[in-house]
Amino acid sequence: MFPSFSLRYARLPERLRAECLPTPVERPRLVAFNRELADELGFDLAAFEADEAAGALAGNQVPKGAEPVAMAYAGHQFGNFVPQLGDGRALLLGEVVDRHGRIRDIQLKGSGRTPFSRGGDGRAPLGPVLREYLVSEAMHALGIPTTRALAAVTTGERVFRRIPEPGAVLTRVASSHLRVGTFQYFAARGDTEAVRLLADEAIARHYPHLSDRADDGERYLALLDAVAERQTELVARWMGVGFIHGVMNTDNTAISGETIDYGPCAFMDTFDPRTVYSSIDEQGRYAYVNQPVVIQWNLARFAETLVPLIDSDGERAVERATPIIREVSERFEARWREVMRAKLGLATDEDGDGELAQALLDAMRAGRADFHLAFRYLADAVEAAAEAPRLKDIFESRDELEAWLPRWRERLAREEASNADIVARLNAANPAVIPRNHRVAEAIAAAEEDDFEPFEALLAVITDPYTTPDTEVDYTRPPRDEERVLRTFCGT
Ligand SMILES: Nc1ncnc2c1ncn2[C@@H]1O[C@H](COP(=O)(O)OP(=O)(O)OP(=O)(O)O)[C@@H](O)[C@H]1O
Ligand SMILES: [Mg+2]
Repeated sequence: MFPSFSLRYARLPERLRAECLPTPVERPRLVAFNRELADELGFDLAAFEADEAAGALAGNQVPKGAEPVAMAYAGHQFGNFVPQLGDGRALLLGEVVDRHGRIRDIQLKGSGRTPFSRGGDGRAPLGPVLREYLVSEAMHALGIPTTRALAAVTTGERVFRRIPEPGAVLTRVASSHLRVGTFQYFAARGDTEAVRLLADEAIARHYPHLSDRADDGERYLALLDAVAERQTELVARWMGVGFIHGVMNTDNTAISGETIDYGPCAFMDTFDPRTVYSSIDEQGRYAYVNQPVVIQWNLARFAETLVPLIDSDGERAVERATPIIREVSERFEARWREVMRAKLGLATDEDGDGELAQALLDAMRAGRADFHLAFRYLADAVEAAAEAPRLKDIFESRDELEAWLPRWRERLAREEASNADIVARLNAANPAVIPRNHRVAEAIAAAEEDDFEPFEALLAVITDPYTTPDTEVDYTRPPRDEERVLRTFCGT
């Protein structure tokens, strides 16, 4: 059933990883399987058999040709350096070449202890597995780079967190699992040769256009620049959909520029830039508004690992890398303005657009408006005479919105586009439905009682995010006060 594995990472020197077999589980049952993705990866779906797939995706049988490894990595967690993390509950089965010729990692998450497990049990509860499944697939449907979810299997075993919970294994697909933390692990040990191997692997897999730069220093500097570009764009796009990652540690920052590790993440409901969901982030380090600064900080940590590759003279290397890190804030601003222009229905570029977008966000904050509905319902207010009651109703106080609308319409007038075109642009840029935290929590609660119907129904609507769902359940509405999920438990 599985496509053939290429074992690139498993063939790298032993110190980059640990060979390790998954720990079998009692009663594997396939509860979600992404057929479309499986097909893209080259799975033989004609030979698909649910029980066999459940066994393989729970780790009870290692698929033919796979050589599972746990990857070594370190990381800054909430600003503190931890020299040894590594896949403590994940195993890379190997890489496959998909139908488009792209190399993709296939990894089990929650498949048992590894040499990097430290005190952990190597397992994952069903709730976090389903949250990662839903949110990563929604992210993909929104067109934002992300790891994907291929399958979820329940294990028939309990895992113990605050309370006993049903266990599960997620099969995750990534264009690679290289993280800033992977580089940090070897840099911290003074192992420049390993950092070079990783940098070469990152270039080969994610930035092949850089491989023909003859000068080593230039090439690794260009790698830093390319990662900075993708990560900056990624964060700008998160901001555009109101996404809060929740644990932007350097070990959760992917070199590919994909979103990775959906722990206590969520899409914001009421707009407040200080929003944070993680139960352990008491200082709000990873709040919505801090994400651009955090990514700059994480990229600076990445740059530090590359110093010996950039120039044998350390000071000169730092001098060469510093402008790239400094530029992250400007780059972010430029990407953010692009994202926001699209959300406002603007195809042309004017100097005041960033400020116009910020003024709407300020109005949303003052009016305690729902982030998603505020943008989605802008389409009602394009016409000068429009009453737009749906839009206005979601603002608790409207003065700032009322002042903003004429400014926006004036700007729209300079677009030289028909109102119908503007409305079409707005509806293509502002999703009708995202996986709201209370719906995710509801789907998880039902699944824990063995009812996967809410999970499936939610998955169906969030993977078609720009279409207003025609369902009995209203997936677009914000949570009622009693449904609001204020914090997501971070002890996955
Ligand atoms: N239950 C567990 N058993 C063993 N190790 C764990 C467990 N939970 C987390 N870890 C390890 O703790 C570190 C930080 O965890 P974090 O929550 O960022 O990652 P994760 O969600 O497990 O995985 P990923 O980043 O691959 O999505 C990682 O090295 C991770 O492997
Ligand atoms: Mg992680």
